[in-house]
Amino acid sequence: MELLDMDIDLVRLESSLWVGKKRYRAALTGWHLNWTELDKKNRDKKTVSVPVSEVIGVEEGRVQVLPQRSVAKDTDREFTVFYVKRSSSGSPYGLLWRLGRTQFCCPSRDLRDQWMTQLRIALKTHSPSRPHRLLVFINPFGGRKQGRQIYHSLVAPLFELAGISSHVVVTERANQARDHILKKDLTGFDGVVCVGGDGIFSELLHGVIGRTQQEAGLSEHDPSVTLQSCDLHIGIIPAGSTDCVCFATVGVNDPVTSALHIIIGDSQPLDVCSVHHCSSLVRYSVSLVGYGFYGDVLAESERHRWMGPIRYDYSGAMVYLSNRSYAGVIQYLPADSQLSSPRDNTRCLSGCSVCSKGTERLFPHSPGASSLYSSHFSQFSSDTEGEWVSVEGRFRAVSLTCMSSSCPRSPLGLSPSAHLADGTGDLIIVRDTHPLGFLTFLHRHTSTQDQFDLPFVDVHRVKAVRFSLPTGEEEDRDEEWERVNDGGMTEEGKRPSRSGSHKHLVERGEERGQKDFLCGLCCSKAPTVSVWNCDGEILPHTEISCRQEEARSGGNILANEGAITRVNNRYNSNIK
Ligand SMILES: Nc1ncnc2c1ncn2[C@@H]1O[C@H](COP(=O)(O)OP(=O)(O)OP(=O)(O)O)[C@@H](O)[C@H]1O
Ligand SMILES: CCCCCCCCCCCCC/C=C/[C@@H](O)[C@H](CO)NC(C)=O
Ligand SMILES: [Ca+2]
Repeated sequence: MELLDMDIDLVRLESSLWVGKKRYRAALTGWHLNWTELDKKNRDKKTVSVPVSEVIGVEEGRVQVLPQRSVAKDTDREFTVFYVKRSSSGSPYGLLWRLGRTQFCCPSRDLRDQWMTQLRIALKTHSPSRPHRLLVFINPFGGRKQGRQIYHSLVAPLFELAGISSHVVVTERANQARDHILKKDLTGFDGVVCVGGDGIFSELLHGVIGRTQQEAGLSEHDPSVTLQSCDLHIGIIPAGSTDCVCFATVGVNDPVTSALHIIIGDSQPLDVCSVHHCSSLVRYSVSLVGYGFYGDVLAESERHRWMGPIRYDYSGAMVYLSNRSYAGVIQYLPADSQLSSPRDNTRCLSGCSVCSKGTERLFPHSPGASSLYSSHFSQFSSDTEGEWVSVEGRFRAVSLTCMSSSCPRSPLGLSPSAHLADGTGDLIIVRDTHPLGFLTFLHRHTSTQDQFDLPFVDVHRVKAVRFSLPTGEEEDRDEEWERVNDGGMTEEGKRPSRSGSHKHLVERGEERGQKDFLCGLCCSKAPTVSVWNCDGEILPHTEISCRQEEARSGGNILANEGAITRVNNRYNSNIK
């Protein structure tokens, strides 16, 4: 093994080059490009070393790409190398990546050509997982409505520099991106990218999973089916309001950082939770399935979408002041507590040992990345996996999160020690309590204080959860609600979860006995049911069952091309 490494690392090219007025000895080995400043006596000074896997592109002449492309007069002897540069001023939760650029001057044109050729060969050889062709969906209405501008000014120039060709679709309606992935020819695309928030990411997720099952002739609704793994990666350029999936995987919400991760082919498998109602699939979730507070905040915030991202803060305050709790019955299937716990104070990072162990346990005999899902149904229903636990009562909030769900509002997330790809989720039960207690719980999301260290809060690592209304309060008339809402994912032009005026929501609520909730903020009558927030979309049912579909570490589906070890190591070192 050592011999092989040495062999690969043999110097391919070494020469004396100039950077500005300083002389350097530059060397290209198999894995690295190094340049060392030389003093007047030819002694080594400072060395810069860039892994070939992090070189973004090489151009002839003195070139600049961001903020605008410009080429200085080419002297025939110059070339520019672009690479990933970690910014020292990044956020405490992850490093910002910037486009590094060094302009080299060679003694001759021949040598310049040799450098260009060798660097391009090295890039091809050592970056097999880089995408070449991407399908990009821009939601022009996400977040502060900057999606188009963000893509064209910050991302497209980087893709072009890296030799990635992209086909861009600016969406004109909700679910267009999902339908495009489900129905159109995707031959030749190495990945799909969304420019927007968690909602458009969710469209891509549903498109990619749905398409793969269609092609395999499998029904997503059939609970006995083992879902097929997908070949397409999903990249996220954050331009939404919460951008929780991006933040939880990369550590920062920054379009340039994400574009660079996408270019170099980073990928992070994610756990996916499927939500069912009466044995039919309603939606998939990767971050939050939340009832009570988080459902109410989402429903309220949809009425104030015009406010932009601040709508969540406003609605959060309004819902908090309405002081609600809801009756329900929660059942959950605990995960193996020997492997990990939501209170073990660990942080899941790329290469996480808990996620790797989970993979070995779930897929003991299969080395490749051929199948993402295990036989989820047998896990879900098996008696040998453990006993279902039941909790009945009144709750402020019931939240199931597959990942930490960290975001700028809550930098450590709803469950700071949750894992990205371990096949489990964390169930957070906040029982009814006095307003000050609940405020303390909410406030702790914004700090490093432990939000689970409160007497009315329980957290469990789980594989499946069911929620029902207490006897006598079961939901009814779901068929009609489904007819209106297309079972959660809406048809063209119909967007009940995002577009509803209050009147609109109340009318829908009346159809399913949710009137109490939907007019709860402006009417005096206390609501009896909340709604479920599923990754930022309102679910059309109250009684649901959720189960983890186990993502496989090293698999290549459902991957935000994001988190990598170094970003995450930095993140780690900042956590007590
Ligand atoms: N052209 C469009 N017109 C209307 N809605 C759209 C369009 N394109 C996408 N959508 C929908 O808009 C919703 C919100 O988009 P997105 O998630 O990108 O932004 P956001 O809600 O501001 O951010 P976040 O989800 O991170 O809070 C998504 O559910 C998506 O399906
Ligand atoms: C009284 C003020 C209340 C302040 C509440 C602070 C707590 C913030 C916690 C935010 C967690 C967000 C979890 C992410 C969920 C996403 O899936 C979803 C879609 O983007 N976003 C939301 C806001 O539902
Ligand atoms: Ca998980």
